[in-house]
Amino acid sequence: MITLSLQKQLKTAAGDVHLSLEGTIQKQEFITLYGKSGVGKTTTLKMIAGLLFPDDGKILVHEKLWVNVNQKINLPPQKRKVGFVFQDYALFPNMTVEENLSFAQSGRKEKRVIDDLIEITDLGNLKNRKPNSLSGGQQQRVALARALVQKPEILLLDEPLSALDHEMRMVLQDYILKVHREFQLTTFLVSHDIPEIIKMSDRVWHLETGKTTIIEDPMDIFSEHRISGKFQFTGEVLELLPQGFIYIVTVMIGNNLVKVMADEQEGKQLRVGDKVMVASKAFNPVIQKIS
Ligand SMILES: Nc1ncnc2c1ncn2[C@@H]1O[C@H](COP(=O)(O)OP(=O)(O)OP(=O)(O)O)[C@@H](O)[C@H]1O
Repeated sequence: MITLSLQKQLKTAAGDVHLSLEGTIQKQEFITLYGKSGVGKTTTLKMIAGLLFPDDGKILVHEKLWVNVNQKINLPPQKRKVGFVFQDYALFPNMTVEENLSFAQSGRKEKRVIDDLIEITDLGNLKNRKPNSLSGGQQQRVALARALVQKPEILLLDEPLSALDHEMRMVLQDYILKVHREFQLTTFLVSHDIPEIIKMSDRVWHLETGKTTIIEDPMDIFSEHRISGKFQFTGEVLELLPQGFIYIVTVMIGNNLVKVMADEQEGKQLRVGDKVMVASKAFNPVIQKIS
């Protein structure tokens, strides 16, 4: 279990902003930090990684105190079992993929760890290539593998997918979920992308100036985007496409094909040919089987 209680005064262009964060995270949870630009998402990750010290508060990780401002406890970054992936891949251009991973291993080099990571992130065919000859998605896979070289318990992902196109993004999301589960990580992701948040997260931390709301069900992140003007149509399910934890449901409404996102539970109850009602408040479509 991880307990965070963090206070930090942020110096922003618009003046001082108080960042206040309280919460308890279970081991192996996937948490997304969501909120407006400048609210302090990156700053929060940096405080967890030990790259920034809070003004007040504590970080307790599996009963070990990493930070206690009152007691002047501040575990150095290299002693925190944390892996970090940023938006820019920050790979060494003069080293091959394999050398980039090996370089990140401090102390005794364990080739098996590198080989396992290359395998799990499907980098076998690319291991002798230099980063500049790889696509953005491939480079980000290397950055992900590199973040795991030191066998972290916590993975911090600061908008790692925002430079990638939609298709590549979906592929990388699956790699992240794969390593999250396989290495039993507790993961913090910064993301602005609502479908991504719903697909990836167990819980969402919505950071707002002066407070943080913990959203238990990532589907609820839609509620603040609802606008009035509800509509309802009936139609027939033509296709059900599982995408991680959600389903993309193609529905024929009149002569139009409409794609609607359903959560895993809703998706599992639907079959091709089912008559359904699609109701929506604009950004929050709801799909219901008509019996
Ligand atoms: N060490 C620091 N001390 C005080 N303020 C800081 C410090 N580092 C960054 N800030 C300020 O805190 C604010 C929040 O920055 P941060 O990068 O955490 O926001 P963010 O929520 O990640 O934004 P974005 O979504 O745009 O990346 C910025 O205005 C930044 O200038």
